Order: sequence, then structure tokens, then C-alpha cells
Amino acid sequence: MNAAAVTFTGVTKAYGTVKAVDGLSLELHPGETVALLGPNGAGKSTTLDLLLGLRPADSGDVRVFGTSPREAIVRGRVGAMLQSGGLMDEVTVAELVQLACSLHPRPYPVREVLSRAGVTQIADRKVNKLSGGQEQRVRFALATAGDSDLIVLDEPTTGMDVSARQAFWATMREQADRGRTVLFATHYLEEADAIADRVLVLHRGRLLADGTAAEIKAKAGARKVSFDLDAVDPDALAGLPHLTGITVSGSTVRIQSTDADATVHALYGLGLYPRNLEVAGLGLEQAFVAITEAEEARTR
Ligand SMILES: Nc1ncnc2c1ncn2[C@@H]1O[C@H](COP(=O)(O)OP(=O)(O)OP(=O)(O)O)[C@@H](O)[C@H]1O
Repeated sequence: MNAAAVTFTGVTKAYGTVKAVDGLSLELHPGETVALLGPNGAGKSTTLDLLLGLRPADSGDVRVFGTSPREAIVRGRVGAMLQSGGLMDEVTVAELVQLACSLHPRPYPVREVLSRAGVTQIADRKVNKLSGGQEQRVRFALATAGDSDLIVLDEPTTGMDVSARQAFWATMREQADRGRTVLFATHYLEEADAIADRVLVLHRGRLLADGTAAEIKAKAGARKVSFDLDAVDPDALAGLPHLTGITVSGSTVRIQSTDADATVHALYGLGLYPRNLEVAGLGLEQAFVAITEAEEARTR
């Protein structure tokens, strides 16, 4: 019995000469909240489209709860919130949500769906008269019209205000706590850091990193160390162990190190007495930039 929610095995999808997804293999599990990160054009939306059966793979295999994506969707196991695609024009929010509920094999009550997405107040409004953020809330309602085992979200909080974002992520956390799998593509790395228990970094259709946010930060290798010296000798500092970067500005030295403890220890070993010593981890955003830029440099 395969317990995976999603399995990609060697999946490839090209548009002409562009390999949008390039030999991608991964497995997502029930209860996981997974962030899909990557620079523009990395293949995030294509990956989600393949997962939802909206596009066929050129090669490889995509399974959702052990079946084809289409079958999983027909069985109501998947809820999705995508970036593109207009909402129907001449219907109200309530009518559209009602329709989504009626199509779901395990629907929630319409009133509950409206309320959870914060659109009760605008339920009678035509969907083509909504603001961008309201439209996002309606998409959120559609993705949670029923009890789905996998929820797929493409940049879900774009345009949402703070309270909509908070309500949104609280709902997604609840879903994950109930054993549902939540997969979301995002450019908001602080959201990925705060919400995801697993982070996938895509780059040119390949998986560059897969782990917790803490593991991704560690993989980027570095911690930031800054300190002041009375007399800076760049040559001596350049010889410090585990350095991955150094900048000197006046008496202030900023370095990145893959082993900050050993680097600082060696600093004292040189007979130097750093003042105002600060050691900090890289944020997920800096780690993401470091990982993707290193890959760019490697494949250039
Ligand atoms: N329908 C299409 N026809 C041709 N090329 C496409 C098509 N859709 C995507 N691509 C190309 O495939 C690559 C991956 O695109 P994709 O939209 O999956 O990336 P993404 O990671 O979602 O990007 P973004 O962060 O900008 O939304 C890009 O180079 C893109 O130009």
C-alpha cells in the first residue's frame, strides 16, 4: 500500500526547447505542509499543472494517492487554488461557491465555506466586480469547498491583506493537522519559513533542495558573523577556516561561514580581539538566493 499523497517519478515536461520540468522525482506525504520555491520560470506552475493533470507529462509518472491526477480529482481528493483562469463572470460569489460545493463529493456547508474565506459580506456580489484580494479570497473558498486530502495552491496569498493571509494560513494549518497535504508555490519566503514543514527549491525544472527550512538554511551553508577590529589585515582574515564570503568596511568585518564557531575560534587564535561580535543565521530568503545563485554559477 503506497501511503504517499503525491509521487513524481522522473517527470519531464518541455515547451519547445525549454525544459520546464526536468526529470523531477519527489514524494509528498499526508499531513505535510510543503512550500515550492524557485525563481521566475523555475517550473513551479508547470509542476502544479502536472500534479493536477492539467497538462500531460512528456515522460515519467505522476501519481496522486496512487492513481492518476484526473482520477484523484474526480474522487474529490484534491482542492486547488491556481493563479490564472478567470472566475465565471455573471455569477455571484455565493452561486459560485454553491456550485463548487455541489461538485465536491465531500462538500462543506456553503455558509461555512463563505465564512472561512471571509467572503460572507460579499456573497451577493458578482465575481467580476471584486477587487484582486477579494478574488483571491473567493479562490480560497473554492479550494476549500469540500474535504480534500490534498490542497494545491499557486501563490495563494498574492494580493491578500494581512487578516486574509492570517485566516488563510490558519485554515491550511488546520487542514494539515487533520492529516491533509498542503502544497503551495510562493515567492514569499517568510511565509514558507513560517508555515511549511518542508521546503522544495526548484531551479530550471530540477529539485535543488528538499528539507525543512532549517535544513535549507544549513545547506546554503552559512551563518553571518560580523565584528569590529582595531586593525584589519584582510590577508590574515582571508585565511580563516570555513569562510564563504568576506567584506570589510572600515573597521567592520562581515563574513559568512559554514562553521561560525570554528571561524570565530580561529579569529581568537590569530591573536585578534573582535569587538561587537554578532553571529546570526541566514534567513530563508538569503539561503534561497545563495543556493540558486550557486547553481546559476555552476551551470553557466
Ligand atoms: N504554455 C507555455 N508555453 C511555452 N513555455 C511555457 C509555457 N508555460 C511555461 N513555459 C515556460 O516554462 C518554464 C517554467 O514556467 P513555469 O510557469 O512553470 O515557472 P514558475 O516557476 O511557475 O514561474 P513564476 O515564478 O514566474 O510563476 C518557463 O521558462 C516558461 O517560460
